[in-house]
Amino acid sequence: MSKIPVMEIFGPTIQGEGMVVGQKTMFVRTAGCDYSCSWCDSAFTWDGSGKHLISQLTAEEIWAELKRLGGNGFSFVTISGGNPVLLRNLEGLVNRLKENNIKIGVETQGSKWQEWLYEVDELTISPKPPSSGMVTNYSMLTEIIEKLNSKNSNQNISLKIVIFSEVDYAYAKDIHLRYPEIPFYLQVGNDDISESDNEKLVSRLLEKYEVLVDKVVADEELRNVRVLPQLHTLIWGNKRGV
Ligand SMILES: C[S@@+](CC[C@H](N)C(=O)[O-])C[C@H]1O[C@@H](n2cnc3c(N)ncnc32)[C@H](O)[C@@H]1O
Ligand SMILES: Nc1nc2[nH]cc(C(=O)O)c2c(=O)[nH]1
Ligand code: SF4
Ligand SMILES: [Mg+2]
Repeated sequence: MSKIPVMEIFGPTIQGEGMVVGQKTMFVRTAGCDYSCSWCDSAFTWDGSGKHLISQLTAEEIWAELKRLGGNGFSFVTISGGNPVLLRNLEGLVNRLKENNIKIGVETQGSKWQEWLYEVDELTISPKPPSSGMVTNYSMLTEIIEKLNSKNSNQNISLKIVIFSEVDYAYAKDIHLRYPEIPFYLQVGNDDISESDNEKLVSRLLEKYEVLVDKVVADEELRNVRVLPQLHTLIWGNKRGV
């Protein structure tokens, strides 16, 4: 059976970000990314620093590890990375989860397509703003959204933009105006990803959250939008595997 490069499997925890924030979930974090965002909070998945942590696992082995960690206490699995959508063979894991009545969430930046995306229950697409140093491939992003929209299914999709600057805010607005029908989330950027003093980190992030909320509530062009912090960071700081 084909192998999937896995960085970490953890949970149960809560989904700390975006459209299903607060949802009890397990996480599978795959290794490897086609991007290298300047502020990536999971750079160990692609910058070589976590190389020794990568396991090549079959879908069956991932399912066994999820059951070992979570027992019968979960019904939702979130697949993140890195970019999990680099991996065609994640289809095997997706099918295994579906067979077991597990709902599936996926986090991706919208730079790649795989057929198994049709099977994801809650898909968060997070295009990257200018501060990341990455350049958005709008034709790919549009293709992904159009493909998913054209299949009528019970799937939910959303767009989530992380904000670090004014330029990012303008980018986010442009994305929302391009795809006005897609539920839209703004997320506070964490630019202190190596801070270990949680009190300091949390008070800074809450300040940034307030600034972003103030901006959005005063903005007539952003109406049907949601503004969120990374809830897991407010609870656990920059800790990994939570
Ligand atoms: C680590 S990424 C992995 C999935 C995929 N590569 C992506 O970027 O969507 C998971 C989520 O964390 C967000 N993220 C990464 N670094 C962040 C940071 N420093 N502050 C806030 N959100 C961040 C990303 O935008 C994405 O929505
Ligand atoms: N609790 C928790 N929620 C998350 N939402 C997105 C995450 C990610 O790194 O993709 C993440 C994560 O790492 N932990
Ligand atoms: S796309 Fe996601 S995982 Fe890849 S570098 Fe950017 S934030 Fe990190
Ligand atoms: Mg994260």
